[in-house]
Amino acid sequence: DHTIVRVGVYENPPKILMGPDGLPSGIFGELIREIALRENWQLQAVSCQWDACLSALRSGELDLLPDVARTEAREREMTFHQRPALHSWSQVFRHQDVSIDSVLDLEGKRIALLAGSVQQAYLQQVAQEFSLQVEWLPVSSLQAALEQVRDGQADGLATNNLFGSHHADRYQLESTSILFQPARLFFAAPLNSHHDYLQRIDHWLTRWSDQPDSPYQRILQGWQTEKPLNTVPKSLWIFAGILIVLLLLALILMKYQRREIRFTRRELKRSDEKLSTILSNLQAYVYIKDLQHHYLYASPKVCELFNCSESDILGQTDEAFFDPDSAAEIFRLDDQTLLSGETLVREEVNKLPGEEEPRTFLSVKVPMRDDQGKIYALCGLATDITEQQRHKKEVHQLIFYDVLTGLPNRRLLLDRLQHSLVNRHQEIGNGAVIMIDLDNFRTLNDTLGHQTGDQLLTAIARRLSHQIRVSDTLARFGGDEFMLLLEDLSADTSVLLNQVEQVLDKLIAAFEQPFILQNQDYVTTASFGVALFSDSQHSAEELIKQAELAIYDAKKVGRNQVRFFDTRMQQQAEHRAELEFGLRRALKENEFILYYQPQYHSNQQLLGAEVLIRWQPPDQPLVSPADFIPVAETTGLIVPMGHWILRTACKQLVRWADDPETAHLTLAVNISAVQMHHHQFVDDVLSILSETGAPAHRLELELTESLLIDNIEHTIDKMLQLKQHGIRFSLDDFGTGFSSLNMLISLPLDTLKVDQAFVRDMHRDPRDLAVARTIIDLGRSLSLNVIAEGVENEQQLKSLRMLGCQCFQGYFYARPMPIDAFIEHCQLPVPLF
Ligand SMILES: Nc1nc2c(ncn2[C@@H]2O[C@@H]3COP(=O)(O)O[C@H]4[C@@H](O)[C@H](n5cnc6c(=O)[nH]c(N)nc65)O[C@@H]4COP(=O)(O)O[C@H]3[C@H]2O)c(=O)[nH]1
Repeated sequence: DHTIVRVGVYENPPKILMGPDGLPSGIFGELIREIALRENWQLQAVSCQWDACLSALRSGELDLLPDVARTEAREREMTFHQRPALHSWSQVFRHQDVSIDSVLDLEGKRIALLAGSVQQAYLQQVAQEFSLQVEWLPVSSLQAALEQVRDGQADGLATNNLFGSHHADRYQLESTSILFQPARLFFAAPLNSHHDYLQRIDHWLTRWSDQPDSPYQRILQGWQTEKPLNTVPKSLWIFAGILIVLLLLALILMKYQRREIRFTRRELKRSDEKLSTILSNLQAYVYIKDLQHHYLYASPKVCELFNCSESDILGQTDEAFFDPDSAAEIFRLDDQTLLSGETLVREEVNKLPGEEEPRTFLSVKVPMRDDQGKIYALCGLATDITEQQRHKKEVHQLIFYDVLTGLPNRRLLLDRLQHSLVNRHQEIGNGAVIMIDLDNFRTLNDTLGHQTGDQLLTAIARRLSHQIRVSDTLARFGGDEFMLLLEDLSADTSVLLNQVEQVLDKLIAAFEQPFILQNQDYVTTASFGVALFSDSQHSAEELIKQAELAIYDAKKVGRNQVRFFDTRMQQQAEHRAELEFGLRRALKENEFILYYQPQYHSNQQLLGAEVLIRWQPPDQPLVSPADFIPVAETTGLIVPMGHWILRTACKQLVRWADDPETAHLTLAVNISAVQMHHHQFVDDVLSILSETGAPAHRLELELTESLLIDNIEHTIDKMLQLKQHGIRFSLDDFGTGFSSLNMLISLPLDTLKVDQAFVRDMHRDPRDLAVARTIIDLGRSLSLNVIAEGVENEQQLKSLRMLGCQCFQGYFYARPMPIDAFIEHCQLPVPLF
């Protein structure tokens, strides 16, 4: 009648182990045996691993399990007695070759512990809180844990202090300061059962605990624990307390430091990422080189430029990547930076092997210094500005150069001229501008087309460029005008003139050889207007204007002329400018008047009149056309003015057409060369005719000989178009110019006019008489009407009549007069001849 008590035994010496007799041994084992003896229990030792022991207890397969720490969780699963059988704490033991001093040293360590033990739960939580990466090695028995440490598979183990100390020597273990979970150890029974066993255990423990020679004390001493272990020594609690506080403080500090480190690391990582994002997106090349010019760093852009990886670049010098000249230059500039210790900003032009064109880099080189200020490397930042440079060049070219000829344009020449004028100095520093204007260029353009015109301009630009010094500037000013700036000429006027003349000779000579246009020789000439710096204290614009005035003067005389500017020209120019201003106003304000000068036939018939324009500025005397027509022609104002004259004359013809008395009258209208050459001339005349409804056959257009010189074919074409509508043509001042008989014959004329210059002196100068006779004969033989103008006296009239001239105009009959006077004049009897 023994009570059989099944006791779970697992290997955890010295607390519990299986005795050689198959009964529990160790502190708990012997204790229960002493109690069993007194309570008449028959112990049945059930060997199990710790986990299995717990499960067996829970399921009731065991009645008692020794060495169980009492926790809240366990109290819900099993039942305990009241007085602790043993006090113990957990501790981490390390292999003697491994360094573990604090919890933080567990990072990266392999720690063996009993699977499902309180140590495992506690340490894993601590590791998690401190974000420690610990490799836990759960084992089924503490023996296995010891073996793992011994065999080097684990760095340490966590167990109770008794077990660890017990095996320390044999397994080369050292205790660490990681002490935790002081525990009170009990016998546990399945939940809510065996209260009687537990109560008896409490009974004996209470009895024996205070007796120095009680079985309990003997057992403890027997297992070589120097101090009784039924209570934790006070000093241990204090020590453990201090240790825990210190540990906590250390942990807090460590945790804080770890957070700091983590934060710093994160920040570093972030800024590293930022930097690499910046560097990979930066359009600049960033590099670092050591003092021997070896690459220490190359940004992704540099790798792209060299077409290789960073590892291929590091350690190399520029010789590996640039052509030899470029590499040498880079070396020189790098050296300069390293030696001077100063930041260097330069535009570098470097060539990469295999590339045709060099690249331009805006390069910044900065010496890098260590803490002592010693230069140890060079950091470079280079931006490829090749494209920008090209654009800049293109824009510069567009702004300052003529697209067609590639010569500098007006703006650049003015710029250089201004510069030159500012920088004039004593010995040399004088200069000249020579304006070059092609003769008859418009004719070429009209006849052979603009493309051919462009070819000629290009060829001339090329030829002239060969005649000048490098320091001179030849510019195209627009159209067919070129301007040559000569600088650094002599301050001595006569030497200066000599120098300019030499240049002029060369320029004129450049036009002597024909140009080849459309496979044909083409000879052209130019007029030259020269303005000297020495003549002028004025601005660049004024100097240019002087050259223009000079050329204007040259053109007036004819082609192929050279004129130097003088002050008389200036005055004329100012006068002309005033006139131009006045004429513009006159056009707007209707200040022009038409005068009519009668023309008669020798059969006493009034033929009509020549219309002559007058300008009546307000409160000023009438201005003669001789004064303002040339200005109107050069300014182009003659075109709108000509429209007004033609329209007024046509309206007059319409008025006369209704009256049989006047219906036969014709009106001769002067047409200037500028009008005639205007591309809209024919259309304009025809539209005025249709707009006014004037009878075209009563209108005679008077052309001058000079008008015919330029582009005769074109003129003839226009005349023929107008003649188709009945308009008649007369040639004024024939014989004064250069027109040949050939030309005269080819013109579709109706009337020849004997110029008043011949009429004036024909009775005094036999040469004038001869010319008058020739013109009259010519007219007759070509079946043209001939009219003599400027007839002032009877003597002239008689002579002209004798030569066969039948029509007359001149002061002898009537001066030009306003329309009212003319109408009155028409009523008068026709004078006798
Ligand atoms: N000494 C002298 N002179 C006489 C005599 N009979 C007429 N005259 C003048 O001789 C000029 C004849 O005109 P022109 O040769 O076509 O020369 C004209 C013509 O070339 C131009 N002109 C005049 N009116 C016009 C016009 O409406 N259109 C154009 N394009 N030119 C005009 O101005 C020039 C001068 O015109 P005006 O001063 O009106 O001068 C006129 C006229 O007044 C005379 O017996 N003795």
